[in-house]
Amino acid sequence: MFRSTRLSLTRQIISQYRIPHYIGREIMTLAAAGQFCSTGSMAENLASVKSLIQQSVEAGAKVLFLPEASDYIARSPAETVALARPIEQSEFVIGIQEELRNLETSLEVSVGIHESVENEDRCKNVLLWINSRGEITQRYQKLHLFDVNLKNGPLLMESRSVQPGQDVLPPFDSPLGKIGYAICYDIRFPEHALRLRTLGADIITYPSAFTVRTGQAHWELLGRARAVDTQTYVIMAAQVGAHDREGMRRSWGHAMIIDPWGTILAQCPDTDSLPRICVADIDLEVVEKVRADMPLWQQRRGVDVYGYNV
Ligand SMILES: O=C(O)CNC(=O)[C@H](CS)NC(=O)CCC(=O)C(=O)O
Repeated sequence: MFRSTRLSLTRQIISQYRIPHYIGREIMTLAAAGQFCSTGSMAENLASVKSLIQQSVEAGAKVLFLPEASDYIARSPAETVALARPIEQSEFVIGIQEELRNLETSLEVSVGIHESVENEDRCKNVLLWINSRGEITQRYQKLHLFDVNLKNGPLLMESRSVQPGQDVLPPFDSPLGKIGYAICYDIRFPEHALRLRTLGADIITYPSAFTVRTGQAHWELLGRARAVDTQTYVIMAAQVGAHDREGMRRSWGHAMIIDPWGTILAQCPDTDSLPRICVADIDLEVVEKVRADMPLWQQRRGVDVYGYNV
């Protein structure tokens, strides 16, 4: 197990070295994007996440990015709300916090979960940052909700179980660089990504549970487009496979890490639903170089043309 993780990591690193700007870089700062299949059981999902934490430590990653709704994926809006807990009482979150505290090396985790609200009939879809001491230091609430009804499916009405957020979370420091937070369907709203870049993001992350139908058509396209629009790294952790025994709900997978030029640096296969990571080096000199060569933020038009600045 350990050996094969190492081998595939070596292969990924070699393929990065074919890209000219990586040549000569010796100290790497690895990010891991996680992929697994959440079920309705928080205990099961915590076990999957512990495996991803272990894999990230073995790979030497500084940060592990986990998907949207890592705590559970339920079968109905009612069940989604019923399973939600206040963050401090979530066994799932507490389990991750304990795991990080007990590691010998330092790993930080970004994780998407549900959060209940007292006396409300809808929960929140949130993304947490948990540092290596197990402390929650950042929290973002999903702004755009997936209310979509496509002919031939899927039909999902996220706003039946979830309240939308109202604010952009300003990008924050991490061992990889400044991180901008967004969740899944937010990826379809480029103004959010542009705003995160204006506020200083080097990296934007989109933890997701993309549907198979829309993922096939748009997942890679949207990720690469946001990376190219914003000249940031884009890290997309992903749910994969069938979330219930009947296969009523399936996710697209293809967790990936994209560089600021739009190149896919690493990607998980969708051949099974096993907990997996893919890793890539986050090099802030690449961010600087791509922006210096093509200074989009000095060339942007704003309030004069569009009525607002991003
Ligand atoms: O339901 C939960 O518990 C977790 N949340 C999700 O899975 C959300 C809302 S249903 N999924 C998406 O946003 C998919 C977006 C997508 O597939 C697209 O933009 O094409």
